[in-house]
Amino acid sequence: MSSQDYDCIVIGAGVQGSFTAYNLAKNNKKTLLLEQFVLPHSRGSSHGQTRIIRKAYDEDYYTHMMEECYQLWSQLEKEANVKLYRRTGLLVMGPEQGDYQVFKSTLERNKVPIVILPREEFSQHIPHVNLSQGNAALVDTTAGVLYADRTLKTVQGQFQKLGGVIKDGQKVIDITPGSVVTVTTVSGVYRAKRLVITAGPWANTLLSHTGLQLPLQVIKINVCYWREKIPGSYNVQHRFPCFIQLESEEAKHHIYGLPSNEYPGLMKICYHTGAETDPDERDRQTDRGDIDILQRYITRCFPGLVPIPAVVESCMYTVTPDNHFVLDLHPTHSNIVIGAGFSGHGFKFGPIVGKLLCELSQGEVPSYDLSPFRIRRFQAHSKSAL
Ligand SMILES: Cc1cc2nc3c(=O)[nH]c(=O)nc-3n(C[C@H](O)[C@H](O)[C@H](O)COP(=O)(O)OP(=O)(O)OC[C@H]3O[C@@H](n4cnc5c(N)ncnc54)[C@H](O)[C@@H]3O)c2cc1C
Ligand SMILES: O=C(O)[C@@H]1CCCCN1
Repeated sequence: MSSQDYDCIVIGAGVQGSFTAYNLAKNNKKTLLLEQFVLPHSRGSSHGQTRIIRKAYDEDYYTHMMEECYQLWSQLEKEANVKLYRRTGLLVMGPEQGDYQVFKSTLERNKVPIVILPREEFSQHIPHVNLSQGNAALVDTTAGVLYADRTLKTVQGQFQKLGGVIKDGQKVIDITPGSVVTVTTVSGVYRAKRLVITAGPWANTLLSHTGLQLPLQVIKINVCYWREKIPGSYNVQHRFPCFIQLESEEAKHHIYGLPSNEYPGLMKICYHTGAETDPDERDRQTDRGDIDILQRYITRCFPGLVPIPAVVESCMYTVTPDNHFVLDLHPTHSNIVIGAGFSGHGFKFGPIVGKLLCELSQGEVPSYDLSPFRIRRFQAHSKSAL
């Protein structure tokens, strides 16, 4: 084995690649984590200060995975002596008869502690918010905020402490599959027995070197922050929760928000979709249709916010047709593992995705049933659509 050889190479140091590399190093695998940009960076999907963590989901399998995932987040906090999670609760609001009932049943079935907020008591619990006509509301009390940038710094730091190697500013430009995979970057050539591709919005660019393309759509999200009219009204210190407003007539996708925290006096509220973009041309995508929807919603439901965004940042989603992740082996090269298509909700799963991709790369039986995340679901889908 030459010094350039590794047990495993992971391409992409976003949240998923960083947790995967960390798990591999914990399992004593000689691991190289390659990143195209100089770290830390804000050009992918994992940057920014905060993300929501919650057990409130439509599907039982996500709620199940979150049970263990909360423990893994807490283990990492202890191991690195750093605070990554702050409990705030998650307010779920939605038309009484729609998806809201599915969320509620999943939470109840899985015995997640929730509080139902009857309309007449709503404003007493959640001041400064108007519950839309015909909407119901509950709080997933286990939910909260994850500190995103701090997470990446922590996981990458722990990986290095375990002997892992990070090479940033090294864009991968070629992959040659084989029993030993060769990975060529702008400044080096590396070999490994196994490869994990966690390249976020660039997944298909990298997969093209392996003869595979996935049905992924890259979407630019305008990350909007809105100013409090009275400072503190929606502040994390005043126990204001995260929220999700489920689809309604007015907005065909979720609207979600996090209490003011990172920028004093500004609350983050975004629309759960945006316009398609080339990940390398993100800044040329200037569609603001989502901001119009948010302005109307904020005027009506968050009267304590100025309905003009004070700060607009950007981030990208990589979306699959069914919004479920891709966690699988490459269909023709079994020593290549793929983690992709996190569809705008993957951050909270970082610790468990890292564990699963590590298991897959080592040929172990994964800890969870991965059938919802298999690549072959897309083939079945396109066949049945014919
Ligand atoms: C606005 C916004 C809000 C979100 N809110 C939430 C939330 O509240 N809760 C939640 O759980 N999730 C949330 N998400 C989703 C979550 O952030 C993503 O699912 C997650 O960050 C995806 O991580 P990733 O590692 O797959 O991708 P990325 O973070 O994009 O990482 C991929 C990495 O691969 C690198 N790379 C690509 N190509 C190459 C190459 N050729 N050579 C070397 N390196 C390469 C990239 O530079 C990048 O660093 C949100 C996402 C956005 C954008
Ligand atoms: O993953 C999450 O929890 C959030 C919720 C709403 C949509 C964006 N992502």
